[in-house]
Order: sequence, then structure tokens, then C-alpha cells
Amino acid sequence: MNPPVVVTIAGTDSGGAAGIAADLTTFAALGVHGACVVTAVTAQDTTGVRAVHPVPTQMVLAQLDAVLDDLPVAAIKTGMLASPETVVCLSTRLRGLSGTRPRLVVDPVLVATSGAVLGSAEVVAAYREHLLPIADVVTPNEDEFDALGRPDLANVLVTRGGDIPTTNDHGTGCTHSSALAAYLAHGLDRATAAARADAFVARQLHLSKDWTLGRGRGPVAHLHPLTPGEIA
Ligand SMILES: Nc1ncnc2c1ncn2[C@@H]1O[C@H](COP(=O)(O)OP(=O)(O)O)[C@@H](O)[C@H]1O
Ligand SMILES: Cc1ncc(COP(=O)(O)OP(=O)(O)O)c(N)n1
Repeated sequence: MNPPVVVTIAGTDSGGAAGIAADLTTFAALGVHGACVVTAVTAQDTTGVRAVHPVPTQMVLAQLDAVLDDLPVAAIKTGMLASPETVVCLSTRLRGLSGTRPRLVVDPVLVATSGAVLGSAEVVAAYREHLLPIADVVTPNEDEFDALGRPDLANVLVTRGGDIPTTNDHGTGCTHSSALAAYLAHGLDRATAAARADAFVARQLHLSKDWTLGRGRGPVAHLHPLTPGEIA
């Protein structure tokens, strides 16, 4: 039987903790086929974001069209979208889809844990006007919720850290929204998918809490560890 297909539309993190790397490994962990549309390349590590290079909007749309023309996409997750043009054009493209529209999870990546601003005021305005209204679920953290003007919308699910003591939490927001999209693609309703996504992230944070990768906030684990017998 085919796995459900989920697309992430997001940026890269050269340190492998957040963005596309987190999304695709989370999809693999949760049994969905992951496709990816790259919106920006970031030079980033566990200590912060050094540089951002946005991908031109037409190239973002070309990637998305290639995926949508060929694969039976069950769900789409958006992460860092990098420019207002990309937010607006993507929203227009998604609103215009014919047939059964894929479930849409919007993770409005605007501020990284390191404090780096990943979305300008123009990006915020484009989200509010164009993308939030068509999302099934929007998953801002507290800072992003504030940046968006605390929208009073039924589809907004504000994420709020948790009680696992760890500094290895870089990529948790990406992992959480990807898990949510994967569970929706498996056919779960929104409340159940959200509860499962919380549980998945909690388990992954436990797995990586004693890691000592990097000089800053280390990556959350995205996959499950294999036993030595499974690796050999
Ligand atoms: N320390 C933690 N303990 C348990 N769960 C956590 C912890 N940090 C994050 N989570 C889970 O991950 C989700 C996203 O985390 P959050 O910190 O809001 O994301 P972001 O990385 O975007 O700031 C939370 O809703 C929660 O389910
Ligand atoms: C390329 C890229 N995308 C998203 C983020 C933000 O990641 P997120 O998991 O929401 O939060 P932090 O790990 O930064 O707290 C990013 N840093 N880079």
C-alpha cells in the first residue's frame, strides 16, 4: 500500500536541526512519503542564523507545481517562507487547487529560538491576509502569535514549550508541525493529530536531552535510534 504523501514548503538549516531536515526526517519517522519545496537557504548552526538566501518565488512555485502535478498530496506543511511575494503567490496557488484540497498546516516561522528574525513585517502582513485564512491549522509559538497580532481564529493552535528539561530543542517547532501534518495525512482528526504531535515531540526531546552536539541549543532528535542489531 502507498504511504500518504506530505509536502514541506520551508527553508534549509545547514546545521540539520530545523527546517527541511527536521521536516523530512519527521515524515520518515511517521510513515509518510516526504516531498520538499525549498523557499530559502540559511547558513545556520546551533548558535544562530548567519545568513539567509531566499529562493526566487517563481522557483518556489515551480517546485510546488512539479510535486502537485505528479504526486497524490494528502497534506502540506509550510515553514519559513522568506518573502511576502512567496506567501502571497503560494496562497493563491493553494486556494486555486481543484479537487480535494490537501490538509494545510501553516507553521508561521517568524522568530528562531536564537532570536533571529526569519520573517519581516511584510511577511507577517501577507500571512494575515492570505495564508492564515486558508489553513486547517496554524501553529505559532508565543512570540510568533504576538508578531501576528494575536489573531482570534479557530484554526490557530499556539504552541507553548513543555516541561521536559533540555537545551536540545532547536527544531522542535518544525518537528511538531511536521508531525501534525503527517498525522493529518494518515487521516486523524485535528484534535487527535495535535495530541499525537505533542507526544511525538516529547518523546524525541527525551531521546536527545543528553546529547552534546554544537555550542548552542542542540537539535531535537527527529528519528528513533536503531538497536545495534537493526543497524548491522
Ligand atoms: N521542553 C519541552 N517539553 C515537552 N514538550 C515540548 C518542549 N518544548 C517543546 N515541546 C513541544 O513542542 C511543541 C513546539 O514547541 P515550541 O517551543 O512552542 O516551538 P518553537 O520551536 O517554534 O518555539 C510544543 O507545543 C510542545 O508540544
Ligand atoms: C530554516 C529554518 N526554518 C525554521 C526555523 C525555526 O525552527 P523552529 O523549530 O520553529 O524553532 P527553533 O528551533 O528555531 O526554535 C529555523 N531556525 N530555520
